[in-house]
Amino acid sequence: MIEVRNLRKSFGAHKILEGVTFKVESGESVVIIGRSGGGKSVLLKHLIGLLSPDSGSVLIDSENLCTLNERQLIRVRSKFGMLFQGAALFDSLSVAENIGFVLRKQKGLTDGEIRNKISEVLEMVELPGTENKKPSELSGGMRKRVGLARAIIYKPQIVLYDEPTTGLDPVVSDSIDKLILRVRDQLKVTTVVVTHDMRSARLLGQRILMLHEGKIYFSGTPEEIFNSTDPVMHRFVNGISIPKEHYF
Ligand SMILES: Nc1ncnc2c1ncn2[C@@H]1O[C@H](COP(=O)(O)OP(=O)(O)OP(=O)(O)O)[C@@H](O)[C@H]1O
Repeated sequence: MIEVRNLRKSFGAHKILEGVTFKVESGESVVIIGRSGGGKSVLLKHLIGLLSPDSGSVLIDSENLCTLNERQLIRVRSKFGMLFQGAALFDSLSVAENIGFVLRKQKGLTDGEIRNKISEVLEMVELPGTENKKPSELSGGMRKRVGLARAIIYKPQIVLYDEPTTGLDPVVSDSIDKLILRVRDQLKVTTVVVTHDMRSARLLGQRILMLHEGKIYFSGTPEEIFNSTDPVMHRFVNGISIPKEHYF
């Protein structure tokens, strides 16, 4: 479903991705871990064509994003739902408007059909009846759920999550993780999660990829990652900070 080949990206002299290669199969859930500032969000943005690489390629369903024009890119992007860091809701819009504004552009849907779709996804994220609330009235965990509802209303084939549990307490994080699993299983979506929350990574990843020094340094099942004796992996999963000089 997703194939990344030798992806390289720099911003000025700052090399972020230095030859990233991996595949995600259809229906698989993959977690990308790595230190803060290591390029995880930059990598996610390449998957959806929001950033273009200096070299290398991203293939979605065998289509190379780098060769597509803007209209073709929009078609490929419609396969994706994305939950951004901080949920990225519009504060002046209600929950229903935040979730439904993209649907309004779709021809052929009546107001009643849009309302039904919105209430269906709000049920799915366990926020029924919150259509008329404003994001400012919601807790951090609820805002994430609204962001997730917006990400899945199109019935995407792939959902990307950028730090879905950052800033949430462990109980709320746990409920968001369970929701991500439910969405994966019910909608049969391919799932890619970027996180530095190791508890989430263990729960969500059928496979975990470690992005380190601009490359996929390690790839394995949660068990392989957590039992690894590799010193970089061991220090990362146990939350021991690695001296910066190790990276550059
Ligand atoms: N558009 C941009 N222009 C210049 N530099 C950028 C841009 N986007 C990201 N960067 C830089 O790329 C580096 C990697 O950022 P990125 O957000 O991908 O890290 P991350 O691994 O997701 O970190 P975190 O876990 O803290 O979110 C950072 O140094 C960031 O400042």
